[in-house]
Amino acid sequence: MSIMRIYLTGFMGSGKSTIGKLLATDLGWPFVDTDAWIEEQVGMRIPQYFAQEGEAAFRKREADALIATATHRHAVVATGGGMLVDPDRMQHAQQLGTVVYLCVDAETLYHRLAPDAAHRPLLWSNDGTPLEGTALHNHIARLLNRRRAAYEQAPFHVDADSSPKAVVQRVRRLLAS
Ligand SMILES: Nc1ncnc2c1ncn2[C@@H]1O[C@H](COP(=O)(O)OP(=O)(O)O)[C@@H](O)[C@H]1O
Ligand SMILES: O=C(O)C1=C[C@@H](OP(=O)(O)O)[C@@H](O)[C@H](O)C1
Ligand SMILES: [Mg+2]
Repeated sequence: MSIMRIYLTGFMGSGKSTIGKLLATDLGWPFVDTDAWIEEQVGMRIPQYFAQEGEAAFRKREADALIATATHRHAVVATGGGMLVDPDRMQHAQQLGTVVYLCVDAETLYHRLAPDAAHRPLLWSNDGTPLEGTALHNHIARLLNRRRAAYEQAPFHVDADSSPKAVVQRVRRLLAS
């Protein structure tokens, strides 16, 4: 069979890791979460790596993670929410496979991310504490506005504001059409 790799992109909380895992199981393909791959490589959780090495070092690791996905002929890849914001990374992912943008609005993202902001260093204030409430909501809305045009470069867009099962079906239908 020919090469087939699916790359999920979208904002933090859009469901890339959740949907990616379900989709891979459905298809019987390997699942790669680039955040988990990086954590294994560096032997640290992402917040710790950001604190010790900084964001620029993390972005270099993401470029390595993307290259490493090419070892799979078939795979579902959940990227980190910042990886394909970089136009070179987006272009590279499109050379390696099919990129799907999981679209979710800021309001839903806020509700999904509020319990889990501690694991996402880009959702922290300058003093290193996770943002909460209105400050978190406004931060998500601003960052999404800055990134949206980059995500929209993906050739496939899927509304990801319904149950995980329904989103997986939507991705499958889209790719089959
Ligand atoms: N379609 C969905 N409906 C409801 N909750 C979801 C959905 N997709 C993801 N979630 C929840 O949102 C949170 C973030 O999901 P995750 O898969 O980690 O997103 P990402 O990898 O894009 O940051 C998790 O708590 C997850 O259970
Ligand atoms: O959007 C981003 O820049 C990031 C998203 C995170 O992944 P998820 O999108 O899976 O949360 C993780 O890669 C890191 O915290 C940075
Ligand atoms: Mg994820």
